[in-house]
Amino acid sequence: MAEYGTPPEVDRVAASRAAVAARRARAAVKAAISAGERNPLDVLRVAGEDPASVEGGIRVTEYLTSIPSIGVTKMHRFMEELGISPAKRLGGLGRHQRRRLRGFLTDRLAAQTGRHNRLVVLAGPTAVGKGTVAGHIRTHYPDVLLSVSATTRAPRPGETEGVSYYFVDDAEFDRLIEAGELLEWATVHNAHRYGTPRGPVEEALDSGRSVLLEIDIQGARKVRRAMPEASLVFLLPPSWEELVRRLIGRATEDGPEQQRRLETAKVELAAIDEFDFEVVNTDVSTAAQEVVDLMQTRKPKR
Ligand SMILES: Nc1ncnc2c1ncn2[C@@H]1O[C@H](COP(=O)(O)OP(=O)(O)OP(=O)(O)O)[C@@H](O)[C@H]1O
Ligand SMILES: Nc1nc2c(ncn2[C@@H]2O[C@H](COP(=O)(O)O)[C@@H](O)[C@H]2O)c(=O)[nH]1
Repeated sequence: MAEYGTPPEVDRVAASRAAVAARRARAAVKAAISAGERNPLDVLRVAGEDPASVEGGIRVTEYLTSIPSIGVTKMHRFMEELGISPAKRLGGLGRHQRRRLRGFLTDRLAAQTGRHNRLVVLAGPTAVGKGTVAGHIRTHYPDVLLSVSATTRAPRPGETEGVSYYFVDDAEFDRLIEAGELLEWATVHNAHRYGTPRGPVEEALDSGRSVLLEIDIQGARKVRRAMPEASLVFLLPPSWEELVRRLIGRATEDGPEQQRRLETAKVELAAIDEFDFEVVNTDVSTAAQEVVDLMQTRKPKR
């Protein structure tokens, strides 16, 4: 029996219909961005997750000009500043290009709307109360994503996997580093490794949610390099004596470890000038409120 394949002209018609449908779908997304019905950061997130999606097929040039207040001249300037070729589609952006574009738009949109949903890093010396303040924010401000870190240290009594930390062994931590799955990582107090999983942070920021990282000072510096749009908040104790009281009162470290942490704390306190904001943790709920308020505050130019 003869084989009957689809005639080439039928293939061509189907392909051209599909191309028309894809063009219309892309035009609809662009129109929704211009009308303010779709958040441009959300479109960028979808394109990153699925480069073959309608969003992924939109050219970066068209994407930018569909954002109100970005005309053709500005668009060309931004493309040059961001180092993105005009031929690129959203789905074809590399990780660094997407991150630069997202950071740029986050700041621009925040400046226009007055809303500064952003990445806030909370750091400060040992026992100042970072974990306590961050825990208060998790409970009382559910709109803010509190990033859950991975660590090689063992769980303490009362700590829960996936809530306090992701407790992993050295081999798994090495794998996370190799796979580029950590936004930053550091060996803290010369003991264990801690790192911020990149995926949940980027997803939350792309969908317009504010994110809080409670990490050490080395990590804060690394976040500043990776995401310059982040605000760095330094949590201070009311006094050195109170810091020592909190560390000893917590009773989670033995004497030598307490001593080691206090030595590190002196070095860490000297890093305060590298931070955008300072919050004194005298009262937990007041300090938490101040940190959340900073998510809506334009950070000072450095
Ligand atoms: N405002 C506050 N007033 C009094 N005690 C506080 C206050 N904030 C935190 N504490 C207490 O201080 C101790 C240290 O707090 P916490 O463990 O949150 O510090 P940390 O900065 O996360 O420490 P580390 O970096 O070592 O993990 C805890 O016992 C906590 O209950
Ligand atoms: N650089 C990072 N530091 C982190 C991260 N998660 C927590 N930390 C810091 O580690 C110390 C010790 O924490 P503990 O729970 O063992 O007392 C503390 O200063 C945290 O801020 C992270 O992902 N990256």
